[in-house]
Amino acid sequence: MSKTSLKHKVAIIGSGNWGSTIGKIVAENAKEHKKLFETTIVMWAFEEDVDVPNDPGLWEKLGAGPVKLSHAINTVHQNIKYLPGVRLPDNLVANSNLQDTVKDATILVFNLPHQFLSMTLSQINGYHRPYARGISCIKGVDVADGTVTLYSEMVMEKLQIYCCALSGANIAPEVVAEKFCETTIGYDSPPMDYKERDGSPRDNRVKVDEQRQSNSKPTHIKLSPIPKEYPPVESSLLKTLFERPYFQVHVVRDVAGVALGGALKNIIALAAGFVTGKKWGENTKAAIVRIGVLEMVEFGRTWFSKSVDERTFTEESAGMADLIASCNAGRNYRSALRSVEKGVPIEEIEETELGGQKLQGISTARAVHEFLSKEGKLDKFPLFASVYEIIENHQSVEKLPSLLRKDPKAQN
Ligand SMILES: NC(=O)c1ccc[n+]([C@@H]2O[C@H](COP(=O)([O-])OP(=O)(O)OC[C@H]3O[C@@H](n4cnc5c(N)ncnc54)[C@H](O)[C@@H]3O)[C@@H](O)[C@H]2O)c1
Ligand SMILES: O=P(O)(O)OC[C@H](O)CO
Repeated sequence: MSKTSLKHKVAIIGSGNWGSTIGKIVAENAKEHKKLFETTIVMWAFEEDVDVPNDPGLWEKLGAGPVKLSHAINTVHQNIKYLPGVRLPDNLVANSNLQDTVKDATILVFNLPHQFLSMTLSQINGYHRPYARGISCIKGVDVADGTVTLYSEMVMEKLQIYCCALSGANIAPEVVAEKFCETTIGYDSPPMDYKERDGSPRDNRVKVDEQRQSNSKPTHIKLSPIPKEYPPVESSLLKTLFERPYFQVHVVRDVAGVALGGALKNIIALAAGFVTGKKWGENTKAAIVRIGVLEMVEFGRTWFSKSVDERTFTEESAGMADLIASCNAGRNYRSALRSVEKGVPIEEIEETELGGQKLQGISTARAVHEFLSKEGKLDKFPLFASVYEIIENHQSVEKLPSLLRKDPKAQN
């Protein structure tokens, strides 16, 4: 391997519950792999005034009144709003200036609630390095003009950089407590950066929509090669950046499967929360999980058949394992359960009980419903359709079993 003289500078875009957890992981690895990565990891924090928890140690350093989130992170090395009680590494530095955070970065880790990505990318565009590479840890899908877009694709389209995906059974508080778990990286960049950089012609275009069945979107982006002074960005480098003894990384080529698994399981987790809230027991929840995984597979098979590997849904952490974790302990599950117990809309639980954290299942259920409706395929996805009907208050949770029965006559 040729010698490289520059190190990658990694920036984390987002500093919520998962953003801060991934920031910790990446900062730990940057410290251990000094030849590959700059030690300081900058994490963009959407600036807000946050209350200081009732803790004499924190009050001594921050005062008792509200403080800026980025100031708190950099002063006490703790995200006191989104990941309270966890000591973050000293080399993880919060920056409230988005353009400043990305300007020198060669690897951009996107980790914020999906509803904020599009706006955030618009603010980044033009300030990032054209040869930067992205990885999306975001769970959700976007639907606009009748087309479903993965967030890794949205990054590619808006910033004209390659972007892969990371997803798995990764409930942040458990990961940050360093309990053993696994994750999946979907990475399929063409081997362009280092193989043919001696000037010989090569096709370094990536087809944004090559993962889909139909070509309804603009097709190509032209990737800028990473200067040869940097270590090559390839799957082994990404594994080094994210793998910890407590966080095992498996890399596959199926970006769409990884991204879809993370998005669609949030709809299924809402249904699992509804049935637990009703105290219908484990058999019912198992039925929800079984039907849910089949709908995930069908979704991938129908609209992303050129790249989805169905084994991602059944064998990878980004598939079945994430579904199990999310349907037992995720925020979507817990909030749906609470909404049934309290008899209030799930948004009210999000607003009052999540301390500013955001649910991804509600907007994903709406986006997927819009897409299925436009495709005329709602009948093929009864679970996804039913969750939408329940959160929109068109159906009650009591109706869920009848909505899922195969015999249409039994649905009244
Ligand atoms: N938390 C988990 O256990 C977990 C695990 C795996 C994956 N994920 C996924 O990671 C992604 C990020 O989730 P999270 O848990 O870090 O977020 P979160 O639920 O903690 O949401 C809070 C974040 O939203 C940001 N925010 C609020 N308003 C904003 C605005 N107007 N613009 C930009 N940012 C704004 C806050 O600054 C904060 O960083 C999601 O897609 C989620 O599904 C979460
Ligand atoms: O808390 P949730 O429901 O957003 O799920 C968290 C993670 O995605 C679980 O892997």
